[in-house]
Amino acid sequence: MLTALYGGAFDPVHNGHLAVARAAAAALEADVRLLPTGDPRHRAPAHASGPHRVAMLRLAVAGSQELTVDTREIDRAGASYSFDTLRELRGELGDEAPLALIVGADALLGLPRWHRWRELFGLAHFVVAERPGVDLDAACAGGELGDAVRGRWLGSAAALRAAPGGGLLRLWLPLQPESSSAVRAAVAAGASIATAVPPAVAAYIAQHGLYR
Ligand SMILES: Nc1ncnc2c1ncn2[C@@H]1O[C@H](COP(=O)(O)OP(=O)(O)OP(=O)(O)O)[C@@H](O)[C@H]1O
Ligand SMILES: O=C(O)c1ccc[n+]([C@@H]2O[C@H](COP(=O)([O-])O)[C@@H](O)[C@H]2O)c1
Repeated sequence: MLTALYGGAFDPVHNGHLAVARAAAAALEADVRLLPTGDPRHRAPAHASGPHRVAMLRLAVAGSQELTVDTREIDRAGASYSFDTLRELRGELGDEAPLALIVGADALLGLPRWHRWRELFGLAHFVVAERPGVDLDAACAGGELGDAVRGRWLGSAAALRAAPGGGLLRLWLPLQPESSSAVRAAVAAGASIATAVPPAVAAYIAQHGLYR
């Protein structure tokens, strides 16, 4: 069984995240673990606390067989480096089990700034979802990222499952317009977020007065 980790701030989780996670679960026949960051060093701290973000994720995946929430980066002290998380998972799953990290195209573009980024290909595959405003092909055509990903693109989920890591796979789904920053801005402006997040998440945000 392929294990797929989908990391992010999830501040809050939105329908775009869920569409990507569900598409990955279906296309890869994988268990997808949504992994909220605890202490990210690459961006400002999240607006909502770890426990609030975990609670919203749990509401969002309630009733789903294939999506779960992995709180290890919230529970762990210190920086939330993907390298450490993937190495820990590798220790749990063994060297041969296929393991993938799901990222949006904007996150893949920032990969050369990640901690020990070149070593990540030795630990897992990358599964990449397109995102509005990001030209993935252009970004992967040259530079450090282009050099690193050249020759790694795989054509199928079966090819991904056949190796423990080191490949990249494009995840095909319609472009998802949502972003957490737009959700936060809408809440702060008193606008509706009903089309951007699941009803239970919207209710949680209102009940706890988040993002005002
Ligand atoms: N609409 C989307 N389509 C595709 N990928 C997405 C989308 N929203 C988020 N992602 C991806 O999900 C992961 C986690 O994203 P994150 O939790 O930072 O959400 P965000 O919407 O980008 O937040 P913010 O607006 O605060 O930057 C990243 O890999 C990101 O690229
Ligand atoms: O390990 C790193 O240095 C690193 C740097 C940037 C992003 N990441 C991971 O990438 C995932 C998406 O993060 P973000 O902020 O780009 O949405 C999340 O799991 C982060 O922990 C990881």
